Formats: sequence, C-alpha cells, structure tokens
Amino acid sequence: MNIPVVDFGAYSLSEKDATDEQLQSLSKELKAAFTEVGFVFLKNTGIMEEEVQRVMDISKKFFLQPDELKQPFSRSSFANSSNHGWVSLETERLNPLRPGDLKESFNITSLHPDIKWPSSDAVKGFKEIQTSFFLRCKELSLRVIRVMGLSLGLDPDVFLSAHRLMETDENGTTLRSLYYPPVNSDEVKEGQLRCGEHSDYGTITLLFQHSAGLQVRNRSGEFICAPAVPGAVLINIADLMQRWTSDQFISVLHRVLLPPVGDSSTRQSLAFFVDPDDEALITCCDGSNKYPPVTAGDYLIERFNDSYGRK
Ligand SMILES: O=C(O)CCC(=O)C(=O)O
Ligand SMILES: [Fe+2]
Repeated sequence: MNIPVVDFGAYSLSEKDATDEQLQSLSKELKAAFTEVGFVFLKNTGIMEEEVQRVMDISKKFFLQPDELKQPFSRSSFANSSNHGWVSLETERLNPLRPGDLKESFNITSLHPDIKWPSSDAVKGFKEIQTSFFLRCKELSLRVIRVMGLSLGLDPDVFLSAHRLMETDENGTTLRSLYYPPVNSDEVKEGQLRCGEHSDYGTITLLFQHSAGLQVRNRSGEFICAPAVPGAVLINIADLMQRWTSDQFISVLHRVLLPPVGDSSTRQSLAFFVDPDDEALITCCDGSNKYPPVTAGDYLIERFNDSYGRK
C-alpha cells in the first residue's frame, strides 16, 4: 500500500479560491485516495513547517512539566467541553483490549473565552500558538471537506453545513498534541503500545508528524509503516465519514508501535480531529439505509466511553 501524495497548491490557504477545473482535478485525486486507501498526503496546503514546529515546541514544554502543574488542566475538568484538556500517560486505550497507551496528550476542543489556559512562564504563548494553529487547521479542513463533497457529485453543503460550529462547545473538533516519552522496556506491560490499533471517530483527521512511527493497515490486513513526508499533512477518513458515505470513503485502522528495545527516542505529533456539529444527523448520503442515522455528538460519546472507560 502506498499512500498517495496530492498537491493541494491550487486551493492552498494562501489562495483565495480555486477554479472549477482545479477543484475538479483535486476532487478526482482525493476521491481515488479516500476510496482506495483512506489516507492521503497533502502537500502545499499553505500550512508552513514553522507553524507546525512552533506548536510542537510549546506543547513539549507543557508535557515536560511535573504532573502537578498539568493536573489543573485535566481532561474532564472542563464543564462544557468534556474532551478538552490534558490526558496523562496510560489513561486512554485506543485499542481497549490493550493496556493504556504510552502517550500523553493535550486536547483543544473549545476556544470559548471562559476556557482556562496554561499560562506560566514555562509555556508562555501557549494559548496564542495553539489557537492560531487550530484556526488554520479549521480553514484547511473546510476546504478539504468541500472538495470531498464535490468528489462524490454532492452539493458541498451536505458535508459543510454540518461543520459550522467548530471551536464552540457544540462541536467536538479537537486539536490534539501528542507526546510519546522515552520507553523503558523493563516497565512495559504485556501488549502495551504507544498508541493501540484504532480508527478515528469523526469526519477526517489531519496529522502532522516529523518522524516515522505510524503504521496503517492495508487491505490484506498487514500494518505498513507510513513515512513522514516533509511539509505534507497526512489526512485520513474517520468512521462517521465512512458511514455518511455508505462505505465509499474508507476509515482505516492505524497504530503507533513502541520503539525498538534500547531506543530511547521520543515521538511527537499533532492531530486535528474534525468532527461534525454535535446535533448534526449523519445519514447515508446516497439515500440508502446502510447505517441508521446517528447524531455526531451521541456517536462520539459512545466512542470515548470505549477508549477512556465508561463512567
Ligand atoms: O501519533 C500519531 O502519529 C498517531 C495518533 C493517532 O492516530 C490518534 O491519536 O488518533
Ligand atoms: Fe488515529
């Protein structure tokens, strides 16, 4: 399996709009990638390497602090945004059959003015850097979602109109910084990984990474290493989008293994999980009843219950 590379230059964030011809050609390429592989590398998106690096650097400063300083920002301590906040090591199990993932993360789901942000000198600029990257990812996602609608011959509003509330407490879209600390192989539990096998939950995911480590399952069921393509954003289809398109676009399992024994390297990545508005009703867009309609908010709560444990 090769993940295709698509040049998004014609519709990059530095362009106001693309011509119909350019959109047609992009939609053909994206459709092929999303129906056959479920993943695509998008290059020339307009999001620059320096922006990505800035977010990784400030996130790492947050993660390297003692747990007591991170605790006040814990996920589930934000009243109106249940997925927002810091997730400690081994808390989430993306594959619930394995021990907790050997990763830490910080989820940004809400940009509501009342949200409390880390603001100590050690993480100076955290709010501004994360907020501006969230908004850039949001703009790029909306462009990709528009092209995805066109690629299936739909009115682009079918998908776009379900993504009007990103960054508010009525939409689950999340910018997640991930940090995989050095692994001490003497302490690893049986079957434990950095990130267990899973597919993502919502519409699409934008993944920014600078080092290899991610594996993607191919059609024969083998996990294949995804390369890190400098400057490109890796985009994959998530489960609600697969449902929405009656399985035309495919949401594929992926994972992050442990480094080889004796390798003490760390890994960082940024994932922008795009979700439909909580109240959006996801109904098969081909008019079939392949899957019953579900509201995005209800669907996400179920999935989080599986990976974080039921309350
Ligand atoms: O860190 C990575 O590369 C993958 C993370 C991931 O797949 C996820 O958090 O859903
Ligand atoms: Fe994922």
